[in-house]
Amino acid sequence: MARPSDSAPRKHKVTVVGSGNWGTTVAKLVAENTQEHPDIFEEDVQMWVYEENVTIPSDSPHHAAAGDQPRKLTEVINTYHENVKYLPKIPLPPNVVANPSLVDAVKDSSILIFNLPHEFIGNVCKQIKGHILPYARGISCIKGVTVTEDKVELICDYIGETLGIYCGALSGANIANEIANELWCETTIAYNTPPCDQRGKDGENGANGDHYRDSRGQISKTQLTPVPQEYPPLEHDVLYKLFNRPYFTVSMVSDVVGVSLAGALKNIVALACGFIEGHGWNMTAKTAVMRRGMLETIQFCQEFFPETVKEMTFWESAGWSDMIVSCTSARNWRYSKMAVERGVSLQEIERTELNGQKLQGISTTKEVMSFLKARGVQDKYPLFKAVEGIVDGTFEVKDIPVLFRHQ
Ligand SMILES: NC(=O)c1ccc[n+]([C@@H]2O[C@H](COP(=O)([O-])OP(=O)(O)OC[C@H]3O[C@@H](n4cnc5c(N)ncnc54)[C@H](O)[C@@H]3O)[C@@H](O)[C@H]2O)c1
Ligand SMILES: O=P(O)(O)OC[C@H](O)CO
Repeated sequence: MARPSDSAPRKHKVTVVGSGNWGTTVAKLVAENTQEHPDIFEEDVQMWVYEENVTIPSDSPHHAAAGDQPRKLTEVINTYHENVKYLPKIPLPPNVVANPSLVDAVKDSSILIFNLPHEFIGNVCKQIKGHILPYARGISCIKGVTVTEDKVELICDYIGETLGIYCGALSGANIANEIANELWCETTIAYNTPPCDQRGKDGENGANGDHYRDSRGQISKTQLTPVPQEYPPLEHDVLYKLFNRPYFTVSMVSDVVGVSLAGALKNIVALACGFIEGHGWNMTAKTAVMRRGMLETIQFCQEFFPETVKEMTFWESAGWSDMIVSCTSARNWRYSKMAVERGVSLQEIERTELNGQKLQGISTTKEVMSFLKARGVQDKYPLFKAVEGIVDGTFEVKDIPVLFRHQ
């Protein structure tokens, strides 16, 4: 029976945790949508910024007013509505509010979008634990995994378990600068609405109560607090309205494992493709590496998450499309190619060429390989193993074709 509501309807407040190249782009598109759906979302979108001092570049139209003095990045974003360091030359909607306080940025938000390099997520979760709404829900746009001892964990599961909330994943063939310039692309969002958030036909929350099935298909230890009735139901339709733009086509699915792991592991393959091209081989060699990389990706998903991964996910934007774009035009590919061409390490290139941006492939390779070694199965993943060897200087790019020889 319908439960009479004793309080006024509420709107979802949205926070983007992170403000790099992709974090700022997602804040922009989400803020456009909160303006378009004022019945569902509060208009202002909080964006947590890891504070730093920046000097406005001399070719920026804001340089004349701001001068050469270093200024806080949050002040610059809120004054000029531009992230001059991580997403220069892209005007942001004025309802993107840069906030240097992590705890204040997430306060009272029912939707938390995590979007920062994966190596920082542990520290971020530690800081916000206990400071978020108990019924907040998350979407992780982070491409990576967390590895502890011999356990590999999806970032969205790590966030969910650490904060006691449910968290889905967004991943796709998405180059931030293209989307910021409103060049069309697709993306994939994986979200399994927890039973306690599913509204029955009579408007009540679903009856299944507190727990939900995690990405391994097991009943989670996390006791969820349901999203209160006063909010619009936090299901696929609302998430679609939050992320879909005319230039950003969203496909909603339920395979959180496939979406998350394809997004993480393709960064290892992108490094391999950059090495290949830096060495002087071209597209035909890269497609061989992409094919092998996708096989190892699917094998990894099926070996460690057999209960829930769906092979169809690899035909979504988060699957093959992301593999192709990452191996032909994204940062991990571009800068690993540069490292081979210049004969310097990838870490050195990250330090000198990326102006604070991160190559997720370096840490993902190390983490995935340490997990595979702990299990003693590293030889079943020859391409991933070779990439680790190249990063460490123990394997040569010229020997990659040996991996493809049939015995
Ligand atoms: N850039 C893209 O085109 C793109 C597209 C899709 C997905 N992604 C994924 O999005 C995620 C975020 O990447 P990005 O491109 O927005 O970041 P980025 O590499 O552009 O920027 C690095 C960010 O890390 C922040 N940072 C530095 N030190 C920090 C610390 N100690 N603690 C917290 N934050 C710190 C910086 O302030 C900056 O915001 C990554 O997992 C990436 O793989 C990126
Ligand atoms: O620039 P990269 O290598 O971090 O990749 C960006 C996106 O993940 C491509 O889909």
